[in-house]
Amino acid sequence: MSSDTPRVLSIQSHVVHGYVGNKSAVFPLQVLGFEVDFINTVQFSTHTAYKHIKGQSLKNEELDDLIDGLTMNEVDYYTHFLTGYSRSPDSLKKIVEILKKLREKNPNLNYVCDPVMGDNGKMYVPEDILPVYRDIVVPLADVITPNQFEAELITGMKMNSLQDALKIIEALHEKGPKTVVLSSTELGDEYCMIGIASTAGVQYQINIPKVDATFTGTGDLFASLFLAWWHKTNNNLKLTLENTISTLQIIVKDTYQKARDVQPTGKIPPQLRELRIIQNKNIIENPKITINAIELSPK
Ligand SMILES: Nc1ncnc2c1ncn2[C@@H]1O[C@H](COP(=O)(O)OP(=O)(O)O)[C@@H](O)[C@H]1O
Ligand SMILES: Cc1ncc(COP(=O)(O)O)c(C=O)c1O
Ligand SMILES: [Mg+2]
Ligand code: NA
Repeated sequence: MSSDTPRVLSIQSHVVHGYVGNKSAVFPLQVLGFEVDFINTVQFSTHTAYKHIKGQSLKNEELDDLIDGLTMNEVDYYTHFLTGYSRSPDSLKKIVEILKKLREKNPNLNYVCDPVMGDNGKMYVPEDILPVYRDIVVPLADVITPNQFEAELITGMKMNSLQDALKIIEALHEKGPKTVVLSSTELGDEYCMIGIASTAGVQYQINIPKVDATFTGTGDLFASLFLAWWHKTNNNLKLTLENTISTLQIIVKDTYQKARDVQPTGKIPPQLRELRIIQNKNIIENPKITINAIELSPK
């Protein structure tokens, strides 16, 4: 059942209102020409930065059922597999089972794993998820997209300099993934954060201008854009990083500016920080590269 159109299975959260998880990832992937099958691990009214969290979680048996249906109907051929936010070790282990099944169908399946665990020194999933990512999931991934904190958790190493970052990246490669992307680090200054991507012995750094707000769903958007451009550029790491970050910059800046039009000062509430993904469809399809990645000189 293979064809020219790449096919992704994305297992992530769904929110009724707003943009995280599949709501953040599916539209960009579709716009960029991917067939996207998606399973919603939760259905919440909103993401968790809002005051009230209401909704349902998919049970592991229910996830099994959905996969069984795909298998029985022979529509379980995928070129890509994408996973994000998971809330229990059991659900992560289920993802591993699914990954193994998908790889039986397509040994060349590309698995992009965003090991979502936390940010800025704080874990926002139960701590017993860490050993499952570290010892079971990450070793099976082709591409991982941790932020600094997640990369530190997985390796047990601290990142205080670019040199530390490169050592951590090396340690992550040793676990299995051929491509390691640090979606953001605090190695920059007050104006920029630094992203680093590494594959086949080559590393690129990209300086990401900071926007003065906290966004939710940007990590999910990052992973989906990276997956898409990695495929579309035939694994050109520089172009993939540039397209991914240039798109994110436009969306994040536009979201911030529109929020500031409504509320000129003070902390922006979550409903005004929802990513303007739909409004930037043309940018997603056709990003203008505004930020260049720089190759890091070999050690
Ligand atoms: N405050 C911000 N200013 C500018 N860009 C941001 C900001 N927050 C997120 N981004 C963009 O989103 C991407 C992913 O964010 P990151 O925080 O690394 O994801 P996560 O922590 O959810 O994995 C970054 O690479 C950056 O391009
Ligand atoms: C339900 C849900 N899924 C996913 C995320 C992940 O968002 P991000 O892309 O910012 O890591 C969040 C964050 O709050 C969430 O509430
Ligand atoms: Mg973050
Ligand atoms: Na990330």
